[in-house]
Amino acid sequence: MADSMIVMKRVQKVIKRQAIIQDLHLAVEKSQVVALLGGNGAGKSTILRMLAGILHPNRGEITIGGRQWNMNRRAYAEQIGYMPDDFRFSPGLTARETLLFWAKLKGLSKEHVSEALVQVGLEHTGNKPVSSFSKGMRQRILFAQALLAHPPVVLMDEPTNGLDPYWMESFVRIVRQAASTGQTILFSTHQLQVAELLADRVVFLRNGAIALDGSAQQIRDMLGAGGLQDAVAAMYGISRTGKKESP
Ligand SMILES: Nc1ncnc2c1ncn2[C@@H]1O[C@H](COP(=O)(O)OP(=O)(O)OP(=O)(O)O)[C@@H](O)[C@H]1O
Repeated sequence: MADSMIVMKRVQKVIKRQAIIQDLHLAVEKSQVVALLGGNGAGKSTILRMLAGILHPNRGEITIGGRQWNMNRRAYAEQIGYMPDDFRFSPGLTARETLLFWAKLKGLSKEHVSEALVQVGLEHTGNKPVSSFSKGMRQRILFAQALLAHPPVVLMDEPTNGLDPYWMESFVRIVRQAASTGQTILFSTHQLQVAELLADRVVFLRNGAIALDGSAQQIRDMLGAGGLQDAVAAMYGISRTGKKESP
């Protein structure tokens, strides 16, 4: 655990007097691709926001690449690319201008922006205002932004929301490529097939605590089910028809 890329130890987060995250321990190794799963309100975004340094735990310790946010915020933040689940874009800016703004904040050149636009297939639409973009196209700008500086750790909150099947496939390819070059990836999703396809490891949250943790195969073996979908249904006591089974 000491050498893990991401370490959360005994982390607790209280919001409006409610313990949203409770005594959480999570360690993610370098180059691992980890999917965070769990129902609405399970705490996925809260965990990602704490790791990104946007929220701070009430208790416990968070370390990324051996660094802590409160010791050196800049050094901590430089290791992270963060894709939020929702973002209010500046309506007047084009996709390229939006990325140039982020690139400037990160001390990167225009070439990085051009590369990123190609990577997410927006090279021909980069000069159009973001306000004219679909949900999926906006997601691709946010994805490009998270990858801009080739950060060691990439945190993504529901990154595949709104992606069409072609871009879903490209997303999987880009993330795999990032992991193969040593980047560590943690993302939340409600799409079990994306987790199954992409993640080395799947972490299920329930009420702000880890309910299940393992590879998709380990989870299938453990719950004796055919696919992750069945395994989750078994964990939550839901029948294949989607109805809750009697206890
Ligand atoms: N600013 C806030 N004020 C009050 N409650 C909050 C706030 N932020 C988060 N919460 C609560 O914390 C819990 C966890 O929220 P979080 O957004 O982390 O869940 P999630 O797993 O990402 O959910 P979803 O799948 O719906 O996006 C929820 O009960 C939510 O209502």
